[in-house]
Amino acid sequence: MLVTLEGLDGSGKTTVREALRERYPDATVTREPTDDSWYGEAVYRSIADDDADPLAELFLYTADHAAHLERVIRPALEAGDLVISDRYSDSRFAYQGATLADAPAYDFADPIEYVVDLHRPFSIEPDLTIYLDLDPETAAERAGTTNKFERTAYLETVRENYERLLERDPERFVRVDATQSPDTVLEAVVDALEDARQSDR
Ligand SMILES: Nc1ncnc2c1ncn2[C@@H]1O[C@H](COP(=O)(O)OP(=O)(O)O)[C@@H](O)[C@H]1O
Ligand SMILES: Cc1cn([C@H]2C[C@H](O)[C@@H](COP(=O)(O)OP(=O)(O)O)O2)c(=O)[nH]c1=O
Repeated sequence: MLVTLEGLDGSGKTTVREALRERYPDATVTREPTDDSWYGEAVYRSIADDDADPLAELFLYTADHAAHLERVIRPALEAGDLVISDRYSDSRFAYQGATLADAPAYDFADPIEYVVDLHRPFSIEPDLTIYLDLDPETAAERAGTTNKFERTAYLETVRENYERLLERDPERFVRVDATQSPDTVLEAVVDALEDARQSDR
């Protein structure tokens, strides 16, 4: 079973991921961007470049995803593992959906649909996606961003995009209020995961 964690930067994904790693020691716990491949390194180089081309950046993230699927996710699913990924395709739909909408050089009628279509032929849909829902201001504060104002405005758009994704796929998503204490957030995440496991059996 494939479970993904999504949400804005600072929404608590790393905290939840590390707690789940302890709770499910046999699970394959992974993340995107990957932190153990040159594809992931290429993504981080692009993130560090303020002038990175948004379309090129989409393809870097997507290349990292393709390699991640083949190298980590597919083999673990085939072995029957519970796979938990901190960020996955929805991050591209929401974040690159936002950067491409704001890129004057490009003329995408609907950037989210474009990114969704790009994934369709090769990606694997998660069985469950947990969305850690947090307002952009708190998220930017928690993430300790340097340019908070700019970041908050961008995260507003990313959040709207996540809302669209939840609307189009209500069965797959479970929303968790990420303003709650870390323990309460974790409890809600584990409940959602256990429910999904029950119906997977
Ligand atoms: N439920 C929570 N309430 C308050 N602070 C939190 C909560 N979850 C995480 N944090 C803190 O917020 C910051 C960002 O959390 P983190 O798990 O790294 O988020 P992400 O991986 O989504 O960026 C960290 O300092 C973390 O300790
Ligand atoms: C996986 C992915 C991440 N990102 C962005 C979200 C983050 O701003 C940045 C790095 O991700 P990450 O290291 O997960 O950041 P955080 O732990 O703060 O949430 O990359 C995308 O824009 N698209 C993607 O497909």
